[in-house]
Amino acid sequence: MEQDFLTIALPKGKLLIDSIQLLSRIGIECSHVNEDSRKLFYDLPDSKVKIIICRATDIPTFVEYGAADLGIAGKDTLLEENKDVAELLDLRFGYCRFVVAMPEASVPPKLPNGKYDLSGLNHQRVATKFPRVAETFFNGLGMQVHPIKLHGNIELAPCVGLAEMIVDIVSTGKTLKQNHLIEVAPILEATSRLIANRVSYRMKYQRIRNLVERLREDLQENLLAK
Ligand SMILES: Nc1ncnc2c1ncn2[C@@H]1O[C@H](COP(=O)(O)OP(=O)(O)OP(=O)(O)O)[C@@H](O)[C@H]1O
Ligand SMILES: O=P(O)(O)OC[C@H]1O[C@H](OP(=O)(O)OP(=O)(O)O)[C@H](O)[C@@H]1O
Repeated sequence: MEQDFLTIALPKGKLLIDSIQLLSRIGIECSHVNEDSRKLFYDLPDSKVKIIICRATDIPTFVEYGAADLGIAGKDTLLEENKDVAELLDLRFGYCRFVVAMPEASVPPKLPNGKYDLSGLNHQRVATKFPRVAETFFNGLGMQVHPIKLHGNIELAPCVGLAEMIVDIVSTGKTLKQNHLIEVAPILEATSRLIANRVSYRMKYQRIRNLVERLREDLQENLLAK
């Protein structure tokens, strides 16, 4: 890590465009950063910033080890990866919800309070990209489940008998609907966060605080404009 440069890790995928737009708005002009090119790092000498492009789930690792001073990652990824990084700011974009979902044909009965009775799911298999999030949720209910880690198309698992349920992200709800799955419990809501390497945060404190303040002001202005 060069002393007077900040290295910022951006996630390719769903969070990239918002990340680029946010940084460009606060004067770190990076609108030419493009995940379709195979270029994975960009020098921005005018801003004294280097941008690196990583897989969304790898961002906390790059930041924990100091390969990047700062990074942008979903709260879901931070909870799942559980890396030792400092979470500095809620950037508010990339909103999504985590839920437990099951096939229509096997949804549990409802309790008098209107919630689904999850007790029958004890010791069942749950397909997910997020085994830690899933286990933490069920352990919090005094239950144990068997997570089966998948890397995509999670909704397929209960349809083909790989698992009784899934824990996954829902955004529009279209994927659940198309695969005849019903949400039986909400787990958490997530947005993207700015994270920092703990050593960088101490060594480059003023520079990072200045950037955080500019981001905070921009987010506030955007909120007021809505
Ligand atoms: N509908 C959605 N589906 C998935 N992620 C979403 C959605 N809406 C917002 N997000 C956020 O975007 C982040 C990145 O998602 P994306 O699909 O780009 O990468 P990924 O597929 O999770 O990562 P990887 O490519 O490493 O597996 C998620 O961690 C989450 O915080
Ligand atoms: O509620 P919806 O708007 O339908 O979005 C939810 C879907 O989006 C995500 O998948 P993604 O697109 O990341 O693909 P993946 O299955 O390969 O992870 C998530 O895992 C759901 O499958």
